[in-house]
Amino acid sequence: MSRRTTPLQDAINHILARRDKNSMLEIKFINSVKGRGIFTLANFKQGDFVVEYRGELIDATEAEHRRNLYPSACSVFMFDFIWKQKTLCIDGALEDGSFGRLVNDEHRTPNCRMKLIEAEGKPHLCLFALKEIAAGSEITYDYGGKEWPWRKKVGHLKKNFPYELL
Ligand SMILES: C[S@@+](CC[C@H](N)C(=O)[O-])C[C@H]1O[C@@H](n2cnc3c(N)ncnc32)[C@H](O)[C@@H]1O
Repeated sequence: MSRRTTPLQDAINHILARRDKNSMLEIKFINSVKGRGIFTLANFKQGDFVVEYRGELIDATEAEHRRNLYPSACSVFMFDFIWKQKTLCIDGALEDGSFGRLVNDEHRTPNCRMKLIEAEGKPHLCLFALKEIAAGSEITYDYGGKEWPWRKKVGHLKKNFPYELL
């Protein structure tokens, strides 16, 4: 990003070019629970545009139809939002090599925030840095209020007791 380019303009430039920040981000496999995630290869400043959640823009009826067809591993890539009083959805289920669809959830200490941006008359979902993000960090954002299964605590082991009391 040149010094005169604002984060919003930077986002719009990447939206229009359908390009990710390939020299600043990479995909890494984390573990079998979380799967893959997106990690930084360079530092981001607070407010910087980081990545777009790319996919197919569809309306609520089509989203409902696809949710009934897709296995749950695919429907988790469908991002609903309201734009101009209409519920719309970005369907990111297609493995298209883009980075935004692989960003994981973190509701306590996310380092990015999702914002809706208009480009060429259409809405786009873009992540912006909430704080400075150092190279080597995982990019995260808060997926929202839904009861996501991975947020539930699965029981605690008491310190010094390497077993669970039943
Ligand atoms: C939009 S995808 C993100 C990319 C995904 N990690 C992958 O490898 O395809 C959302 C899925 O990632 C996983 N996920 C996201 N955030 C997570 C978290 N904080 N802890 C565990 N799994 C997470 C869940 O399996 C969720 O259904």
